[in-house]
Amino acid sequence: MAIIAPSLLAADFLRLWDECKMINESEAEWFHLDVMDGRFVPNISFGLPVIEHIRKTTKKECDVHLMIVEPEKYTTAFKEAGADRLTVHYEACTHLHRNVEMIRQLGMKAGVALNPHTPVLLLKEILPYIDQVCIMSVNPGFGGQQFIPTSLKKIAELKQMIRESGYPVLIQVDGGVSVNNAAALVNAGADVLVAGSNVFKAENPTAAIAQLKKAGSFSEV
Ligand SMILES: O=C(CO)[C@@H](O)[C@H](O)COP(=O)(O)O
Repeated sequence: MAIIAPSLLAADFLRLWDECKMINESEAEWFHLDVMDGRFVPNISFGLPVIEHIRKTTKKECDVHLMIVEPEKYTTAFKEAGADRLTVHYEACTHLHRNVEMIRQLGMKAGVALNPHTPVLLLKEILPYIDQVCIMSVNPGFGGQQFIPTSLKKIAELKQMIRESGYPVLIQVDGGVSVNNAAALVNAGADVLVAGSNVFKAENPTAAIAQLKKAGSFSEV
């Protein structure tokens, strides 16, 4: 059964307290928090103070996805703000091993995200040192984009690599996730479904989360 992680990027920021309360009372397991710097991606979202406040509303895990250059400069600050899981981009890290080690040493789970063009094979040597991989199924930077269909093959390839490695690494899929593709994603090997627009723009976000949870529970694997 997949873990559901609603992405707050699509939330109504004027009603952030209510949006957090909705997630807290829903079937979602994690909060997914997208940090964008206007350099690694062509958009700016929110940062440390917002995460610090969200942390205070919840006991659920805060899964922070850094779409920023030089993420190593902020690892300690995100730990202090309350991140439980911290994901950096493969494409943003020259010294990826050092970065993920630092994340784990601070007591967080370490994740690596891959842009749509980055092959999963590049993660082979880092799998022993990480807890999750985020397969970006849209180009990072914006919510509400169309799912890139070739992501399914990437997820299946990565699942195979992870099985062969023997390390317990979760696969997260992020971008264009909906009730229509959730089952296919889980069958391909996804463990965590991140969804923004299809949760927060729904008429009933709590029901949208429940539908994702249900759709993501029909696994053939
Ligand atoms: O990281 C990102 C975008 O860069 C995602 O987390 C989006 O926020 C997902 O949004 P939807 O595609 O579900 O609207």
